[in-house]
Amino acid sequence: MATAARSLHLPTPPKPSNPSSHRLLPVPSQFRPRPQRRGRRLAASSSDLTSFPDPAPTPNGVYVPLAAAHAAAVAAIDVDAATEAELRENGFRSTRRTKLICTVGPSTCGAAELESLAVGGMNVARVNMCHGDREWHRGVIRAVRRLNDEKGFAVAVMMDTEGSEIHMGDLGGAPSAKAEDGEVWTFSVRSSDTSLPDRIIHVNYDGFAEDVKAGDELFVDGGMARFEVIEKLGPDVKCRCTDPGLLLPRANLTVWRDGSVVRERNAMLPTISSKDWIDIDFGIAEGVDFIAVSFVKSAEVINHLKSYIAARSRGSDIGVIAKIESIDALKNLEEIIRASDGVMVARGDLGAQIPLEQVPSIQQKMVRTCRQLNKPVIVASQLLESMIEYPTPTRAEVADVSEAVRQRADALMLSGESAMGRYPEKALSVLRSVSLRIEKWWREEKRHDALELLDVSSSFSDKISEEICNSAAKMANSLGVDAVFVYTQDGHMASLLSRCRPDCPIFAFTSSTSVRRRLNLLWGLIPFRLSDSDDMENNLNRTFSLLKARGMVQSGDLVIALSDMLQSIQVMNVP
Ligand SMILES: Nc1ncnc2c1ncn2[C@@H]1O[C@H](COP(=O)(O)OP(=O)(O)OP(=O)(O)O)[C@@H](O)[C@H]1O
Ligand SMILES: CC(=O)C(=O)O
Ligand SMILES: [K+]
Ligand SMILES: [Mg+2]
Repeated sequence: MATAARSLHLPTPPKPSNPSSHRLLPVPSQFRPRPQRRGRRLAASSSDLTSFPDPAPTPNGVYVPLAAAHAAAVAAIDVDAATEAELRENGFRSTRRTKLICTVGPSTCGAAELESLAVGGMNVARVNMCHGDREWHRGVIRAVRRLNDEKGFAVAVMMDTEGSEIHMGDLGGAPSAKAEDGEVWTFSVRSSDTSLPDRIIHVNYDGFAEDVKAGDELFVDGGMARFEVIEKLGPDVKCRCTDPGLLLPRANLTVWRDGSVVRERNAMLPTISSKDWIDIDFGIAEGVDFIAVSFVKSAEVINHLKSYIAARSRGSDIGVIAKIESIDALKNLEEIIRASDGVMVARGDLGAQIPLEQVPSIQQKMVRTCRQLNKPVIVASQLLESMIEYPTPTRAEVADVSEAVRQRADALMLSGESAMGRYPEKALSVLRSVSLRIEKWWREEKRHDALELLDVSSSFSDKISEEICNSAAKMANSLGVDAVFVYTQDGHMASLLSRCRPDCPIFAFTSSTSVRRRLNLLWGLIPFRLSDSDDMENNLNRTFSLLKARGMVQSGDLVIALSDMLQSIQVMNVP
C-alpha cells in the first residue's frame, strides 16, 4: 500500500472558545410556534474531508473550556467540552450525531493522548481486559475520570470482558511473529514460564488438542493467517502454514472443518469465565459505565450479569453491552438484544465464525433491530484498519464508515487503530469528518427514513412517553426546529427520542452525571448535566439563560421541549 499518493487532510479538533457573560432572561412564553426556519451556523467551518488543516495539538497541552469567571454557570450546567466547541463551530443543526468510541491501548494510554482523543470527539473510551493487567486498566480508567473532572468532558468508560474463547498466549513478550507459507508451527497447551522456542505457540484452552483433527483449518485472528492441522502429538498440535501472516499476542484462534466452525468441547466454555468475574468486580469498583460481554451466546448470561451488578453496586447503573460475535449469538439475536442495554456488532470475531460476505447484511439487520427495540448499537472492528500503519484511510474504509453512518448506527468504534496504531488521532478525525459529511448529506437529501418503529413500552405510562417522543420527532422534522430539549431523570425518554433519529440535535438534560455519561453513547444526544427542579417553566428559563450565556442557543431558535416527569411537550422560541 503506497502512502505517497495520499493527500487527504484531516480536521482540526474543536478549539476552546470564550463564552460571553451569563445573564438571566425573562420567562419564555410557551406554545408560540413560528414559521419554519433553517439552521444557522455559528461560525464558518467546513466538514468536508478534504478541507481541514492538519490536527493541531492543544495549546500547552491544556484544554480549558471555560473561563474561571463562569464557574457559577459551570456549576449549574455541564456539557461535554468537546461537544460545546463542536456546537459552536458547526452550528446548532450540524453537530455530529454519530458517537465515537476509541479502544485505549499502548498508543493512547497517556494523559496527553487521552486528552487529544477527548478533544477530537471520543465519546466513549474502551478498555479490553484481553490485554494488559488490572493495574494498567486502573490507570487508564482513572485518567479518563480525571480528564472529565478537570477538563469538563463526559467521556464514558466501557470495559470488555476477555471471555473464554480460544486464543494464543502472548508470544513470550515479542510484539509479533511472522508465519511463512509452508512452515510447520506447534500449537500447544503446555504453558511455559519462560519464552517459548521459535514456532511454538501457547494456546489458552486445555481441550484444544482434543477438539481438533488432522485436516482441520486453524484461523488466527479471523483468518489473518491460516494453518492446516497435520498431526497431534499429546498436548501439541502440529500445523502447516497455508496463508502467511503476522501473529499478534493473544490473537483469537478458530478451527474450521468442512466449511464451518468446529464446536466441540469449546462450545461448553462459559461466556463469563472466573477471570472475567474478577474483572467485572474490578470494573464495578472502578465505576465503569458499560461492561461489554464478549462472545455472548444467550440472553441468560446478560440477565445474570445484570442481576449481579444490581446486587453488587446498589444504585449504580452500569450498562451491559452484548457483543455479537458468534453463531450462537446470531441464533438468539432478538432475545439477546432485548435483554441487554446495548449491542456491539463485533465484526472481527464474527467474520471468523461465519463467511465474511454475510457480515454486511447481518450488520444492517442488527442496526435496524436495535433501533426498533430502542437499544444503542455500535459498529466495530476494522473500520480504518489500514490507519494502524498509514496516516490516511483507503477509499474502501471511508465507504465502510459512511455505510455505518448512513445506517444510523449509534456509534462507531476504533480498535487497533487507536489502541496500538501509529495515527490514533487522525483515525478519530476521519471518523468525525466522515460522520459529519454523511449526516449532512442525508439531511440535505431529506431522507427521512420510514422505519416502522415497534412499540417498546411495557407500561401505559411508558407508552405515553413513547408516543410523545414519536410525535416530537415528527414535529421537529416538519417544523424544522433547531433542537429538541428533553428533561430526563433516567435517560429513558432521551433514548426514545434518539431512536426516532430526528433531523435536529437532541439536548438531553439530566441531574445525574452517570446518566449523562451513558447517554453519550446514543445517536444524536447532547447530554447536559443540569440540577433541574419539578417546575418546567423554571427549568426552561434556566436552561435558556445558561445556554445563551455560553453562545449555544440564540434568541429566536425554535425548540421543542419534553419532560419525562411531566410527560409534557411544548414548542417555543428561545426568548
Ligand atoms: N491494553 C492493551 N495492551 C496492549 N495491547 C493492546 C491493549 N488493548 C488493545 N491492544 C492491541 O490492540 C489490538 C486491537 O484491540 P482490540 O481491543 O480490538 O483487541 P482484539 O484482541 O482484537 O479483541 P476483540 O475481539 O475483543 O476486539 C489488540 O490485538 C492488541 O494488539
Ligand atoms: C470488537 C470485537 O470484539 C470484535 O470485533 O471481535
Ligand atoms: K475479547
Ligand atoms: Mg471479539
